[in-house]
Amino acid sequence: MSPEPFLSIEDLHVEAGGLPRVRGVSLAVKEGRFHGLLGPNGAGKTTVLRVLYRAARAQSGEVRLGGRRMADWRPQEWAAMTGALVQESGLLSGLTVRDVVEIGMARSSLSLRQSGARIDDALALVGLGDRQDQEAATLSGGEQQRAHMAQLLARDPLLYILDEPTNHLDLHYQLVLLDEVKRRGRTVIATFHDLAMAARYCDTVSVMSAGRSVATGSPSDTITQSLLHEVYGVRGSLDGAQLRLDGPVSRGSDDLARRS
Ligand SMILES: Nc1ncnc2c1ncn2[C@@H]1O[C@H](COP(=O)(O)OP(=O)(O)OP(=O)(O)O)[C@@H](O)[C@H]1O
Repeated sequence: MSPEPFLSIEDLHVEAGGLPRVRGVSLAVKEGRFHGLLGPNGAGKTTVLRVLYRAARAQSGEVRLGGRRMADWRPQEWAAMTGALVQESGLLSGLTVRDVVEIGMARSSLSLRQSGARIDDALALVGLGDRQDQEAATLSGGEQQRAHMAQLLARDPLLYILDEPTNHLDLHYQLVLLDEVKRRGRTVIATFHDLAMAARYCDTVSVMSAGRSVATGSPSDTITQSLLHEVYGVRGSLDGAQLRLDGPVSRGSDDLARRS
């Protein structure tokens, strides 16, 4: 029998701005697996992640971590087990790069020396070791993303919640950082727009469209030509981690043809 999933979401419904944004999403991620949450703009991916990092409340449904309902974990326990890389990163003004990473270690039970070593390693990994005293707000967008990633890697939570982890990153750091997350062997749920990157890193994916999960499985079984056509509105195919894009599906071309 396969072990119980480490993270499970069952029939999740979330409203935001007075409208349903997530409509009955279910998914399960086994311990140590990397799960991708895919789908076009506005599909509801970030809203699902916001529930996981407690920035949004679900109207109904169940989230479990380690088999235990989210509501049954104390918020401090939940916060200790999970770590999120979010699009709405907090204000950095007045913080150095090292402060940003250190903040993540505030509740750590490690000794000062151990946590200092973790911070050093994480800063070196993201290539900011020699800029740790710089004011974080003066970093470029990609460098800020790397500083936030260093915070997460220094903490190394049991569940990584990553919203567009490759955002702003150059190709080198996309690979360095996601290789490192993968190497850690933690459980990961991450949103991606880059389907080739999703195919490279994800063991399983869920594809969302208009608030619903419309397909789930391995990247190669899920990201099919018809899914690219129907959900993403593009003609193309995925072969391994190679995405071939032939062009957009013309929307409303019938209307245009009829009018001309
Ligand atoms: N607080 C809110 N008020 C109004 N609308 C909201 C709110 N939060 C989310 N939405 C809407 O819900 C929909 C889903 O948003 P969400 O950010 O989850 O999408 P997404 O799949 O992550 O999209 P993207 O790929 O563009 O980041 C969007 O249309 C968004 O505008």
